[in-house]
Amino acid sequence: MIELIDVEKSYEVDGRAVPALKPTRLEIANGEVFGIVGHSGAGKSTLVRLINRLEAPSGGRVVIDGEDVTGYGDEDLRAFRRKVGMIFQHFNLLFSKTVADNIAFPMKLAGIYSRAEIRERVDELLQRVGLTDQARKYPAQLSGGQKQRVGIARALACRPSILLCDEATSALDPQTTQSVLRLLADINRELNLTIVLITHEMDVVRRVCDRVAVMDAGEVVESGPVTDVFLHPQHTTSREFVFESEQVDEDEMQEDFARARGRILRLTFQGESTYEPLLGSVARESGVDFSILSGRIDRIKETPYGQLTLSLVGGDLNAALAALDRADVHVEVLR
Ligand SMILES: Nc1ncnc2c1ncn2[C@@H]1O[C@H](COP(=O)(O)OP(=O)(O)OP(=O)(O)O)[C@@H](O)[C@H]1O
Repeated sequence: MIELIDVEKSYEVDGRAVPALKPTRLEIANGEVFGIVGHSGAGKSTLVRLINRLEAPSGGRVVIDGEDVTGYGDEDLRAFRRKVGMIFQHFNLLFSKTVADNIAFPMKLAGIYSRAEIRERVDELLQRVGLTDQARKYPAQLSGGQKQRVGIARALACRPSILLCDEATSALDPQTTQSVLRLLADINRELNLTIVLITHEMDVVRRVCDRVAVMDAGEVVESGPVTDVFLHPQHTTSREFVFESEQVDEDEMQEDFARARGRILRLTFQGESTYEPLLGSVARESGVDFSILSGRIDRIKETPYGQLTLSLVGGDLNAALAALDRADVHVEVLR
């Protein structure tokens, strides 16, 4: 488990301590995919660099699997960092080395692996990320998605238990993003690797993360299971990220509401209820007429969900609400 206990960080700028991360408490369980979402400058990279101790905290403690790594000296840090792999937005590959040599690099640097061990591990990783055919190529000869696959293989070389991803898909097109996220999800499942993923896109969080922390101005303003934060965001910043990812224009939405008659409800379905033909029977039984103002069906990781905004007129509204409640539909009355 990763525990950040009242961890804070200030950077010294022109002789002054400028806070980048306010005291933060966070626990990330082994084997989960944890997203950290926030705008530029929110403190995401700082938080993640504190986990692998690329930065030393100004206060608080970083505890990994029960061990306090805050005060580690150089030698302990070197051993510890082998347990924490990292991938980056711009891949950070060595351009003068082949794909295979890039992957082998951290193992050679560690100085504790035999040549045969390195060769075997590199072959295994090339296969894992689907790049066996590209082993002798140089990074400049690869696509962005392939470069990130090399980055992932290199990060896994020393068999880490934690993988940190700093905007790992931000430089990739949507299709490549999807395939890299799928690879990360497979690796998480197969290796039970803990993944901490920084992003400024809620959509990335929705696809792969189990839990998420939303950051704003150096602090975590909301955190919890993605199903909660994504479907029922509480903080303004979280709401902005969700609206942005769903391409909802708040002004247009308010205009639609102004035109609609009656009560306005937002219904959220999760899991199998997403596919139930519920609305027709509720309308029939309660005599309520409804029109759909907006709606979508999608997935949060593997969980299907649906969200519908309806305006309702006539009939017995309370009976309709009771029927929706019985069917485990989450109802918010927006007007
Ligand atoms: N080495 C540093 N020296 C001084 N200030 C820094 C340093 N690194 C980060 N900061 C400042 O700390 C704050 C948080 O930066 P950080 O890089 O953690 O944010 P971020 O959310 O990761 O942003 P981005 O998405 O742009 O990388 C910013 O105001 C940034 O300017």
